[in-house]
Amino acid sequence: MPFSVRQIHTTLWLVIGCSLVATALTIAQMFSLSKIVGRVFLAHGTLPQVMPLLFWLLAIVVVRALVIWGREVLARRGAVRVKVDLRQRLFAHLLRLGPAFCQGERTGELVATASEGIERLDPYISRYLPQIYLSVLAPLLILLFIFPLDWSSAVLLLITAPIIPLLMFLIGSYAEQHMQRQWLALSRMSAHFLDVIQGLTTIKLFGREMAERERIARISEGFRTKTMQVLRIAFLSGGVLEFMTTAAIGLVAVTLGIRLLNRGISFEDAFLVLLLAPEFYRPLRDLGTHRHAGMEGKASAQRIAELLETPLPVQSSATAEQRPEQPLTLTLTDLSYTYPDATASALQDVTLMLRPGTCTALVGRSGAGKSTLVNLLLRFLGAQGGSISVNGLPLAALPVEQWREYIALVPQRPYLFAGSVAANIRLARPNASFEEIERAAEQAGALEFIQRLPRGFETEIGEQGGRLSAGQLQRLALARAFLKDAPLLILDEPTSHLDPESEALFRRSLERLLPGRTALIIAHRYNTIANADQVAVLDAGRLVECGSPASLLASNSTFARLIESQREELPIL
Ligand SMILES: Nc1ncnc2c1ncn2[C@@H]1O[C@H](COP(=O)(O)OP(=O)(O)OP(=O)(O)O)[C@@H](O)[C@H]1O
Repeated sequence: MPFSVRQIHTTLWLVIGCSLVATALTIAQMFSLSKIVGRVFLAHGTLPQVMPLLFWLLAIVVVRALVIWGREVLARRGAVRVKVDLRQRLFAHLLRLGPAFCQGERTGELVATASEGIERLDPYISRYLPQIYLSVLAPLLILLFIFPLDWSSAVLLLITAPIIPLLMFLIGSYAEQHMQRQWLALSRMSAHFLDVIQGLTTIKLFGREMAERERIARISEGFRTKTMQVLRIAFLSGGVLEFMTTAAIGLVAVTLGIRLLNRGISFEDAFLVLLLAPEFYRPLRDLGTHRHAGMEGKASAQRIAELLETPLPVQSSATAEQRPEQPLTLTLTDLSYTYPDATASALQDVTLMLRPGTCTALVGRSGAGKSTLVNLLLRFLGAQGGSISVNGLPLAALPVEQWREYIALVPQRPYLFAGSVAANIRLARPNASFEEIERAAEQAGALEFIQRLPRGFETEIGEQGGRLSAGQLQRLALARAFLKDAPLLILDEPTSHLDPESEALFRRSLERLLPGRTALIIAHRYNTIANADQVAVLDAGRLVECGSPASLLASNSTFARLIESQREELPIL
């Protein structure tokens, strides 16, 4: 496993250490007990005679209880620490993988892995892993004690012991496949629930409730069947294990009884061996008990490791010797990108220049490659062919985080997190003062509506800004861009969901933001395109035209035909 290895090792060895001390104390406890029973029943000892032994026994019981308590505390603390660390690493890695990866995955499956999957590691780390070692070390310790006492019983224990792990291995390898399937079914079910919740409006509008209910029932039934299969195997292995250990202890007891009758062993020794026999098998039995939870944890650990090992699209290890000065000139040369598993290139040999103080409109039909180009600029994807340079410096040489400081992004649907309006704007610059946030809101034309909210800037807004209109959301996104004051501005058709009035308001604010910056706007509407300095037209991943809106419209260009087809579809344009 590539994660938290040091913490897992520390927890593991502490728990193993405590458990071995507890085993040694168990031996001492059984030893005292056999002595007391021998003295009372065979030597007819009185209470004062056995009193010191009784005190010893009491002391051992108390110390053993304390050691076991300490072991539990250490195990739980260790597991919690690993879980917290792992959750942070997973979250950080998903952040580095970026939206291009997360959108490709099913969000529900990722959520299930990051929550339930990590929780399942708790019994795996705190119980199952130490138990693997203990199932060998603890019986060996007991055996070392029994050997000088009664070697024939020790040999008997030694011969019967391997049968239990052998059986467990045989049942376990069969169970493991079922566990993997059960985990997959659970992840699918979570992913489906999330899909349904996110698409509730669509489902209701198309009257698909019944069909969805049946689908969920089908998926849940699949999960139930797989869980029952796993439980059946777990019960079967538990039963077999119980039977085998009872039979083995019975065998030791019978041989001891026969030898006791033949005076081949003293009562105290025979009694002590009999007391220790269940303790000898206990670690192996415990391994069987924890195996179910352990395998569940192993299945999740494999998925978590897979996610953590997913290579980053853009390595951020680059160290820049020079930082580009503002303003920025971006040069895209023969830029190409093909998605994994895709047959055609999403972008091919795109050469384009974005100059400071100008606005470039990126135009093209759906699937032409606009978002891919933006993702390459944002470095959520790494170019496979060609290059991007900033003021002559190769973009790849700049650390990703440093490069993103140069960019302000206004997406089509800005994401607002649960929190206050001020906190949502401050996201663009965490150390901004309240006055700066207020000024950014004013520049973005958002101040008026924010002041009308019940608690102004302190008003809590729901996830995705549920309580705000599309126009208000866009103005908050613009306020973030004003606050960030970045030299490169990327907008993804910011006015596509706005009514004409909100669009006009947004456009006026945007005009205040553009001067002096290098801007790229993914544009569908003619109104947005008409104000751009240059239009870059993409078609099936290739840059087919580039020029001013007026010159492209005047010629018989793809752009002119695109705009014409829009006019037919949308008479408003
Ligand atoms: N994660 C992905 N995996 C595989 N193929 C993808 C992925 N994302 C996009 N594509 C494909 O790459 C091509 C370009 O997609 P892209 O999203 O860049 O187009 P677009 O012009 O932004 O489209 P739209 O205007 O609909 O957003 C399309 O053929 C699309 O199907």
